[in-house]
Amino acid sequence: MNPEAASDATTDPTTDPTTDPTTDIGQTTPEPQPSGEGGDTALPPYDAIVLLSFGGPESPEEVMPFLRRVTGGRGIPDERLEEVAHHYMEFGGRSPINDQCRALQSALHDELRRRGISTPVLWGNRNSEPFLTDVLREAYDGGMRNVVALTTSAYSSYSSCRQYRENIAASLAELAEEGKELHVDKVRQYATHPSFARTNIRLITDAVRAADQPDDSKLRVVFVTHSIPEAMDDTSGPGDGEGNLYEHQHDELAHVALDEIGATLDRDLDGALVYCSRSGPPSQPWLEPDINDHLRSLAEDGVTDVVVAPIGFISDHMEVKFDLDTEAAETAQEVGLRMTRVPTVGIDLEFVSGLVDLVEERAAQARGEQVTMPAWPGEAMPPICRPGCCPNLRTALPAACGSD
Ligand SMILES: CC1=C(CCC(=O)O)c2cc3nc(cc4[nH]c(cc5[nH]c(cc1n2)c(C)c5CCC(=O)O)c(CCC(=O)O)c4C)C(CCC(=O)O)=C3C
Ligand SMILES: [Fe+2]
Repeated sequence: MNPEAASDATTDPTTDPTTDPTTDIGQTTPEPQPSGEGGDTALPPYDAIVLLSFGGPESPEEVMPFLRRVTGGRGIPDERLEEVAHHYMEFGGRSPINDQCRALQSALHDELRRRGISTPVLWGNRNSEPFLTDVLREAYDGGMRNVVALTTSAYSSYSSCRQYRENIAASLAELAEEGKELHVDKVRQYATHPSFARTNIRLITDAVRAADQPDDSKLRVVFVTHSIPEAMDDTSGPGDGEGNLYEHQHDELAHVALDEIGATLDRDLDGALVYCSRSGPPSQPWLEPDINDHLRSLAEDGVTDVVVAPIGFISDHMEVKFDLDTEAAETAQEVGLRMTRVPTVGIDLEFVSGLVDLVEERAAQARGEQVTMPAWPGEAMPPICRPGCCPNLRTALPAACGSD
């Protein structure tokens, strides 16, 4: 059987009873498995899992080369680059993102071993060492031929999905020129996987409780994510839909989060989805409102407490440390708002366990097995991206892990 054709045969998530979202909220500790430590089961057909991330500088000398690599040919104004370089310099030239990837790599390793699976977890980046190409070359030299990639971006858009698929295709092409042929599959985008929603909702619920503002009209939940150009959002999604999937996935998560938190705490909470980290020329429209503008208008409306939930990010990297914990926190203080920042899902056990479920799901699909794809809120994203989804609006480049 052709495993690629079979792996598209998945259960319709809209009619599948296993997508029922209403159970298990707050369950954080996975059931202990009899297999315990060690692990002697493989994860066929895969020889390795590669955690694929954005990358970041680890010293002041690495900051400018990193930024040039990120923005190469993308029309980001020099002033914006200088400004972002300053953000990194304020943190000693070291982004926290690589350490967070090391921690996630290790947490994934632990969860796999707990399930008795011995498959190694590698880690490679798009914009800094360890570069994906080098990691895949090392994997090949170590005898590995079939790898599954798991990215650190949950949502659907060019920047958070297809661009990684282009990176994989470029690495595979480079290695093929060296005579090293590998196959790479990718775990589906997981913004709509229940473990991602449930972990976020539990963390936000805890933060609302801790904010200790019993007056519903004085507290707001501020959901925040990375802004992207409107044109990128307009074209985000599988290509057969209406676009705007990036914004829509965030909106849906924000809505179910408000409902669930309200039900858990018996409150009637209000909130909004806002954006941070805009770049690009001012003439180009990006998703709005900016979090800082939003905080100012909340203060004018008599709100006293904000719970800032960074649902767009999976770890406390620079966008969170600078744009939220530094800049937005300053704005909040300036306008007299008490601000609580919710932790990102990071290496929370429930989240990590969900990622390993997704890796196991992808392996089963690659073996041609029928699997259900749990999804909440919304629909499961396809494990093999469809032609033209989340397009590159600049240059058409080859992308791996798709049917195009
Ligand atoms: C959707 C999205 C995510 C996904 C959310 C996620 O995966 O978490 C993400 C993640 C990240 N973005 C990051 C850093 C940067 N992003 C930039 C620029 C841009 N991001 C964009 C979008 C996204 N970016 C876009 C449309 C641009 C414009 C230029 C372009 O089209 O490429 C620039 C250039 C300077 C600037 O203009 O800011 C930098 C330095 C880091 C590393 C942080 C660290 O070092 O800790 C991470 C994880
Ligand atoms: Fe970014």
